[in-house]
Amino acid sequence: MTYVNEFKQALARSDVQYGYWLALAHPYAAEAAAGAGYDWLLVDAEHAPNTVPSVLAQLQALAPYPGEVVVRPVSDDRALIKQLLDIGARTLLVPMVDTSEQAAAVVAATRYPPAGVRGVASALVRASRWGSRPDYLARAEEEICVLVQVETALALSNLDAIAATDGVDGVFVGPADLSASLGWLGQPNHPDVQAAIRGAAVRIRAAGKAAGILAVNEADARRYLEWGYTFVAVGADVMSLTQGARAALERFRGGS
Ligand SMILES: O=C(O)C(=O)C[C@H](O)[C@@H](O)CO
Repeated sequence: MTYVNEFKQALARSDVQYGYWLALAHPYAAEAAAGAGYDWLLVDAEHAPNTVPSVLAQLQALAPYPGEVVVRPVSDDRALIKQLLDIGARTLLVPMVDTSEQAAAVVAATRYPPAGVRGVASALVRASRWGSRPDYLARAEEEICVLVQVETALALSNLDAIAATDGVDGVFVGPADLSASLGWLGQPNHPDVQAAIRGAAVRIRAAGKAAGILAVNEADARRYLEWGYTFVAVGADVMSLTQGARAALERFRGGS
């Protein structure tokens, strides 16, 4: 098994990486989605009912499949980041990062001393395959990919410093939360929000980092790709399920 984080390398090359959001919080559903061939699969432990054990089960279910597993913790909590890295998550998308100081603390939580504050227990953890990878401690920083979410007005004002933070590999813009923070709750396509999203891509790319986003429909996804976003989630399991279920019934019952 290769331990090279090809997704992290692709982001550094500005290669477009198509993602899929996993919010059903179950390994069976995650594995069913994995066969589609996405470049990355987001295990959402912020807005989906995931726990460390359920994230582990999805990491194990997804391990045989191509595509990087990106885990989104509920917060930037340093102890939670330690647990997620120890169970084998190696690409994290950390929500609600508002300042460069917060971004630097997130990076530090992913790094062993002296560069960071991650606790060491490589003999006990899945990440090192319980010590069978003697190189894990030395290679962890290279293999781990740190993505942070900018999704408030404050974060937008600090975006250049956040993107410039050493160890941040990419910046993800959260349209739903950003629109709420900008005063347009539930209106991510409002012109003010769209202008902020467009400008954010320019600033993130100017810092030499990858820009990411979640698009809930094809038109949004194609527009964001044109604007320079390169890691773009173009679907979500919960949306595929609910929309597909409604569409199947309407084909027989009609648009009731
Ligand atoms: O703020 C956002 O948008 C995101 O961070 C993505 C959302 O969490 C996702 O659940 C879609 O609304």
